[in-house]
Amino acid sequence: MSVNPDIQVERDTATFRSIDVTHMLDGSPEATNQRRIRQKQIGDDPQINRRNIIFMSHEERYEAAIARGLRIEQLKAEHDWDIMDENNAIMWCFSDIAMFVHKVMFIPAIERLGNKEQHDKWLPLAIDHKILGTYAQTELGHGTFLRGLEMEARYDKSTEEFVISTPKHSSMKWWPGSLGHSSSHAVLLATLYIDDQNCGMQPFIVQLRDLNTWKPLPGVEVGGIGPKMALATTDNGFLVLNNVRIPRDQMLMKYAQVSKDGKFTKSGAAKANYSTMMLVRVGIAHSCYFSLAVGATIVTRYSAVRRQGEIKPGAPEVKILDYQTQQLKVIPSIATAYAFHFCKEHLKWYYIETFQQIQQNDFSGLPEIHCVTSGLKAYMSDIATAQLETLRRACGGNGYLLSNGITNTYIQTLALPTVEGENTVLYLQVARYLMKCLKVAATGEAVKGSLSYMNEKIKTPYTSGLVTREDYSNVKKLLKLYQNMTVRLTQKAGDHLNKLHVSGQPKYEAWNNTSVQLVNAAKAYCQTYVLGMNIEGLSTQAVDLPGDALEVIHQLCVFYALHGITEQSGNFLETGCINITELHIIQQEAQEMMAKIRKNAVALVDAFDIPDNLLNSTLGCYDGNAYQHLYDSAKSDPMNQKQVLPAFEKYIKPMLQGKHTSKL
Ligand SMILES: CCCCCCCC/C=C\CCCCCCCC(=O)SCCNC(=O)CCNC(=O)[C@H](O)C(C)(C)COP(=O)(O)OP(=O)(O)OC[C@H]1O[C@@H](n2cnc3c(N)ncnc32)[C@H](O)[C@@H]1OP(=O)(O)O
Ligand SMILES: Cc1cc2nc3c(=O)[nH]c(=O)nc-3n(C[C@H](O)[C@H](O)[C@H](O)COP(=O)(O)OP(=O)(O)OC[C@H]3O[C@@H](n4cnc5c(N)ncnc54)[C@H](O)[C@@H]3O)c2cc1C
Repeated sequence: MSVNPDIQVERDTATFRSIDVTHMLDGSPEATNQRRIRQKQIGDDPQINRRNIIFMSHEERYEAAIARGLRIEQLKAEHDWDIMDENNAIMWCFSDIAMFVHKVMFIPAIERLGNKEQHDKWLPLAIDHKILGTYAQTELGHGTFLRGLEMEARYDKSTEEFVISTPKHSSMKWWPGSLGHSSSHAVLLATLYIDDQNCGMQPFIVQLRDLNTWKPLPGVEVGGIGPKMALATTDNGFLVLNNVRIPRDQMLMKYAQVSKDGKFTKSGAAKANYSTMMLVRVGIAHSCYFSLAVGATIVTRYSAVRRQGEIKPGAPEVKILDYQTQQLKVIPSIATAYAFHFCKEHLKWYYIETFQQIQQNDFSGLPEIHCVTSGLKAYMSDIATAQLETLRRACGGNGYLLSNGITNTYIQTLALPTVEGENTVLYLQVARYLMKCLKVAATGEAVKGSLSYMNEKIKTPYTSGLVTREDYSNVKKLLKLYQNMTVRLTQKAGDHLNKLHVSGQPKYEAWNNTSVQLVNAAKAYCQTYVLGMNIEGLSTQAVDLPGDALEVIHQLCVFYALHGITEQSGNFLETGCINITELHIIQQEAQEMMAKIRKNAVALVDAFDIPDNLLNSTLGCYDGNAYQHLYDSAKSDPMNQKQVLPAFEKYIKPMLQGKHTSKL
C-alpha cells in the first residue's frame, strides 16, 4: 500500500530528521538498532502480537496472555535478551500478560525483602517459573492505610510456625494481580503478632495452590474478583486464609526477624518493607511516557490525514491538524511525552543509585526518593490519563473504536492513578516532605536535593524577571517562575497549617483541613520537577543533536513550560509570580510556539519510532492509510464472517412476522 500523500508531505516539510531524535531517545544509533531488532522479534511473533485481541472473549484473551508470558521467556532464551530487553517486551504488552505481577512484584519483593538464605531458596524457583507468584497486600477493607491491614500472622513458638488467618470479611486480600487463577504462591503482607503484640506489617511467602493439580491447598479460598474496566488478563483476585500454617523461615527477614523463641528484631529503615512499591512507582512513571508516546503518535498521524471542513470558505477541506483547537489537543501531548522521556530517564538512574546505597545499608536518600517517586507516579499518571482522554476524543467517532489502538492504551492507563498508592494519598506524602523542608528553611539551614531552590528567599514585592520578549522563551527563567510558585504555595499551605494549629486545632485536624492546599503545593512541586528534568535533558541528552533537531526539541520544552503556566494560571497569578499582563504575553507566546511545532508534529511522533505491529492502531499506521485500515479491521470482525447471524432466525424474523408477542 502506498503512503498517504497527506502524511508524506508532513515528513517532507519537517525541518529536522526524525532519526536523529530517535537516536537521542534511545541513547545512541547502536541502541536504536538494538531496540529495533528486539521489537521486531516481539512484534513479528504471532503469539506476542496483539493484533486480534479486540475480537477475543475474556477466556481466550486470558489464555493468550499466559501463552504470551511464556513466549517472552522463550524469546529471552533464544535471543539472549538482557533484563532491559525483557522489561521493554513486558512494557509493550503488560496489560496482556497474565503473569505480569510475578515478574514486576513477586520476584522484586523477594529480592528486596528476603535474606540470603531466602534468596537462595526462592529466587531460582521463581526465576525458572517452577512457582508463580503474586504480591498480596491490599485487602477488602484497606489498600491505602497499610497500618490498618487486618490479615493476621500469629507466631506459634511451640511449632515455630506462623498461623495466618482472615478474621473478617474486610481482612481478605482483594485486588492482587494474578491471584485469581494464575499464582501458586504469594508474597503476602500481614500484620505480625507475637504473644498478642502487634509487630507491624511484615511479608510472608505463602503457597496457595498445589503445583500439580493447581487446586487451592487446605485452608485456602481463592478466586477472581470479577470483570474490570481493562487489564482483563491480569486476573485480580481475592484470598481467604483459614489458619494456614507456614514455617518460620517463610517470613521474609531482611529488615525484620523473628527468632525461634519468638523474639522480634528490626534492622534498616522504618519503611524498608515498602521498597517494592517504590520500584513499581518508577515503572509506572516509565509506562506513562510510553502510553503518551503511543497516544500522541496515533492521534497526530490521524489528524494529519483526516480532512474535514474548511478554514477558508470554499477552499478544499483541511487536515484537522490545521485547526488551532485540534493543535491544542495534540501538541501538548507531544511536548509532555518528550518531557516525560527526560524525566523517566533521570528517575531510572536516580532510583538505581539510591537503591545501591540502600543495599549498603545507607538509608539517608530514602525520604527524598520516596517523595520523588510518589510524586512523579501520581503526577505523571494524572497527566497521562487526562491527555489520553483528550487525544481519544480528538479522533471524533473513531476515537470510540477499540481498533484505534488508543482506547485500549487509555483504559489500561486509567489503572495507574489508583494502583501502587492512590494519587491523592501519594501527593500528601509529597506534602509531608515539603512541610519538613519548609521547617528546615525557616531555621536558616540549607535545604538539600530537589527542593534546594527553597533556600533562595523570595523577595516581596516580587518581579518575575520577564523583561524582554526573549525572556519568555528562556527556559531557565520560566523554570524560576515554577520554582517560586511552588515555594509560595508551600509557604501558603504551611501558614494555613500553623494558623489552624495556633487557633487550637490539633495538628492532625489542621493537616486534614489544609489538605487541599497541601495537594496543590505537591502537584506544583511535581510539575516543576518534570520541567527541571526536561531542561536538564536539553543540556545532557539532547546536546549532541544536529542544530535543526535541537532547535525543535528546545521549542517543545519552551512550549511545555509556557503551556503549563496557561493551564495553571490561577496558581501563578494568585502567588504573584506573574501579573496579568505577563500572563497575556505567555498565552500569546504559547500559541505562536504551538504553530511552529505543528509543522514538525508528524516528524516528532515518528521519532518515537513505534512500529506498526506494536502500535496496533488502525488510525495511526505509519503509512497514514487510516480509512483502508479501518475498513480492513471491520471486515475481519468475526461477526462479519457470516452474512446472517443466528439471532435473525431466533428473534428478528419472528418479530418481522408479527410473532414477537407470542412466547419465544
Ligand atoms: C521491572 C519491570 C518493569 C516492567 C514495566 C512495568 C510497567 C508498570 C506499569 C504498570 C503497573 C501496573 C501493575 C500494577 C500493580 C499494582 C500493584 C499494587 O497496587 S500493590 C499495592 C500498592 N499499595 C500501596 O501503594 C499502598 C499505598 N499506601 C502506602 O504506601 C502507605 O500506606 C503510605 C505511604 C500512604 C502511608 O504509610 P504509613 O501509614 O505506614 O506511614 P505514615 O505513618 O503515614 O508515615 C509516613 C512516613 O513513612 C515514610 N514512607 C512511606 N512510604 C515510604 C517508602 N516507600 N519509602 C520510604 N519512606 C516511606 C514517609 O516518608 C513518612 O516519613 P516521615 O514520618 O514523614 O518521616
Ligand atoms: C488494576 C489494579 C491492580 C491492582 N493490583 C494490586 C496488586 O497486585 N497487589 C495489591 O496488593 N493491590 C493491588 N491493587 C490495589 C491497589 O493498590 C489499591 O486499590 C490502591 O492502593 C488504592 O487503595 P484503596 O483501594 O484502598 O483506595 P482507598 O484508599 O479506599 O481510596 C478511596 C478514596 O479515599 C481517599 N483516601 C484514602 N485515604 C486517604 C487519606 N489518608 N487522605 C486523603 N484521602 C484518602 C483516596 O484519595 C480515594 O479518593 C490493584 C488495584 C487495581 C485497580
